[in-house]
Amino acid sequence: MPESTETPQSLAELAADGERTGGVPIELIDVVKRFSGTKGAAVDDLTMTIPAGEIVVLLGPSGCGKTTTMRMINRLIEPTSGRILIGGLDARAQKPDELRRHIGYVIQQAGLFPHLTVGSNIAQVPQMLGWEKDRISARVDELLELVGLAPDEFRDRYPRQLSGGQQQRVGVARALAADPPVMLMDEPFGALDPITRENLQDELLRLQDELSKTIVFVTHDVDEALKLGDRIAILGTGSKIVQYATAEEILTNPADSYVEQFIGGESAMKLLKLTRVSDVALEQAVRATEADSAADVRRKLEEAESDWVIVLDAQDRPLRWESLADLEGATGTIGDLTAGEDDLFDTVISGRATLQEAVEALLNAEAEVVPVVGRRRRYVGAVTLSTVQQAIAEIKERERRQRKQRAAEAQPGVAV
Ligand SMILES: Nc1ncnc2c1ncn2[C@@H]1O[C@H](COP(=O)(O)OP(=O)(O)OP(=O)(O)O)[C@@H](O)[C@H]1O
Repeated sequence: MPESTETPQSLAELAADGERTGGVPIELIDVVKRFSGTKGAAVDDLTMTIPAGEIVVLLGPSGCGKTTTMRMINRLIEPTSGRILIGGLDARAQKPDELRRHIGYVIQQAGLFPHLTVGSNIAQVPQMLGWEKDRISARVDELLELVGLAPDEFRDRYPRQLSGGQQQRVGVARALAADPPVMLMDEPFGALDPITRENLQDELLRLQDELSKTIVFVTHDVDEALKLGDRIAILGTGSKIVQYATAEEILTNPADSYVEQFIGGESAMKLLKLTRVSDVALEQAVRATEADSAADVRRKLEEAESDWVIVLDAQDRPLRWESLADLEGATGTIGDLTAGEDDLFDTVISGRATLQEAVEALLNAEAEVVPVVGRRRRYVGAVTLSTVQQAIAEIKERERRQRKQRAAEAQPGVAV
C-alpha cells in the first residue's frame, strides 16, 4: 500500500508547488442538478470524462445547462446528486474556497475587480495562498508577459483603462495565477468583436500548447467550439450529451439531425478551416538550384513527367518556377535563365496556414500551385486545389474507418 503522503488528498497537493502543473482529468458521474421551484432538472443525469490536458467544449443552446454543469465543477453550484472527481479527488470532500483556488475560472467580461489594479487583480489568489511578496510580483509579471501584455505598461492600470480584449487577457492571467491544473472558461470571449475574439482564441491555443491544462470551455458559438475543442460535447436540454467527439468526427459524422442542425451546413468548408496545410500530403515539385545545369534539370523533369521545376536558394527557400519550355535548348545553368513574369511567386504560404487560407491563396494568386514553406521559409512542398480536395476526402475516409473500428469494438464478434 502506498504511503499516505504519496496520495494527494487535496488539489493543493496535486498542484505541485513551484513546478508547472499540467492538467488532471475531471469525471462527472450521474450528476443531477434540480433548482428548487423549477420543473425539470437543469442537469439531468450527466456522466462524462474530461481527459487531462485537453480542451473540452460544452456546446449547446441557451438554457441547456452548460453554465450549471461547469459551476458544479468548482462548487459554485452544488449538485443535487452524483459525483464529481477532479484528479481522482471527490470535489465534495474539498473545502469549496480551497477548491476554487486551484481551479482557474474565466467568465464573460472578465469579472475583474474595478477598484484594484491589473497587478492586484492577478495577485488575488497567490495572496490568499500566502505567497511571499516578491514571488507574487514576479508571477504577476510572468503572467502578463504570457498573455501578451507588457508588465511595465499594464501592471498598475485599472480595468476601466483597458480594452475589452485586454481585460479578457487579464482575466485569463488571473485564472492562471496559482498554476491550477484545471481552468473553467464560461463564454470568455462572448462579448468581444470578431477580430479580437479570433486573436484571443489563437492566444489560448498557443498558451495551451505550453501549459497543457484541463480546460472546460462553454460556448454557443459553433465555430469557436470547432476551433478550440480537442473534444466537443454537444448538449441538449438538461445537459444531455447528444454527441461527444472531436471536431472532425462531428463534422464528418454528426450523430443525428439535432447535431446537424446545430453545426449548420458547409461542413466541408468548416473542415478546411480546421485543417493545417502541414497536416496534409503536399505535391512534390522537382527541385533545382541556380547552380544546376539546365540540361540536367530538363532530364529530371522529363523523368518525373513534370512541366515545372521549383528553384530554391542555398537555404532551400523558394525563388521562382522554371518551365520545361524555358529549359528547351538552354545550355548554361538555371541561374543563367532570365525569370519570366509568370515564373515569380506572388504568394508563398506557411505550413501553419489552414486549408481555407490555402484555397484563398490559390484563388487570389490566380495560380494552379502555390509553394508551402516551413521553418525559416524553407520549401516543404506545394499546394493545389486537388491537394485540398484529396485532403478532405482522406479526412472523411479516415473518420469512416475509425467509425467502423469503433462499431466493431462495441460489438465484438460482428464482422464489419
Ligand atoms: N439559480 C437558478 N434557479 C433556478 N433555475 C436556474 C438557476 N440557474 C439556472 N437555472 C435554469 O437552469 C437551466 C440551465 O441554465 P444554464 O445557465 O446552465 O444554461 P446555459 O446552457 O449555460 O445557458 P446560456 O447559454 O444562456 O448561458 C435554465 O433553464 C435556467 O433557467
